[in-house]
Amino acid sequence: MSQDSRQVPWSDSYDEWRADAADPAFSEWLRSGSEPGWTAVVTHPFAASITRGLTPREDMRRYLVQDFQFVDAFTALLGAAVASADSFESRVPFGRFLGETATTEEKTYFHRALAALGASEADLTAPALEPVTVDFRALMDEARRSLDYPVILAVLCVAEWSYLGWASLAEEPPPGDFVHREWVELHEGPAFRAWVAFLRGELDRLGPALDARERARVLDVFRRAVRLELRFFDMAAGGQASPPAGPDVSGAPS
Ligand SMILES: Cc1ncc(CN)c(N)n1
Repeated sequence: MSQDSRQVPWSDSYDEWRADAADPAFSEWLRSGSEPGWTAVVTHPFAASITRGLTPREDMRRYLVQDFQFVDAFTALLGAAVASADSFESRVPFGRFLGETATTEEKTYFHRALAALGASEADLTAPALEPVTVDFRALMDEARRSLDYPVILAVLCVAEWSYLGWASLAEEPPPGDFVHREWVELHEGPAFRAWVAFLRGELDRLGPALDARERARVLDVFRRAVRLELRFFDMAAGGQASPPAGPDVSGAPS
């Protein structure tokens, strides 16, 4: 995937930006307005180590224990997307993906992977939350409570599109250990690509009709989610923060 498919300078006016952009999609405006943080997420060394099957067991366990708590709030957010989408056709993919997340990721992968990594029952049910997990859950809860469909889409789109970004950089052969291999497979392949295309398509459909204030709100949420993805991988890698990702993704509400 090209990380920068347009050459024109980014502008905080979507209308100004799209007039010259090679890809004028609203989702591309959000993504490119979240650089350099976006690229730092999809090329993060922790994600790369998963694709190569090289993540130390302890790091993978810490990551998945925290991510299981992420997935809980994420699943609730999918429910809010079902509730807030503006048509039946749009609700259905959320319902389908919600079912898959609840039955595939939650029921099988996390339980098998965490058992293989020696996690305890308490790690699954009541772990101590890392600060970034608390903050990410808070953003998802804020979006869920807003029942503002474009805002909900912004958070879901960052989570899924950025994961497709790093997973699609995986090279052959796949990791031998299922803990690494299946985590890559869950975020790659035709079905996951179609899901990300749907999320982007919804933002692309709705974004142009939003007024400037609403677009700025969606952009702010998108950037905050990118910043949290970066912090999440930093946490997983043992707390080593990535170099500052620039003013675009400071995490501060703008
Ligand atoms: C932190 C995080 N971001 C995104 C994903 C992809 N569902 C995830 N599992 N965890």
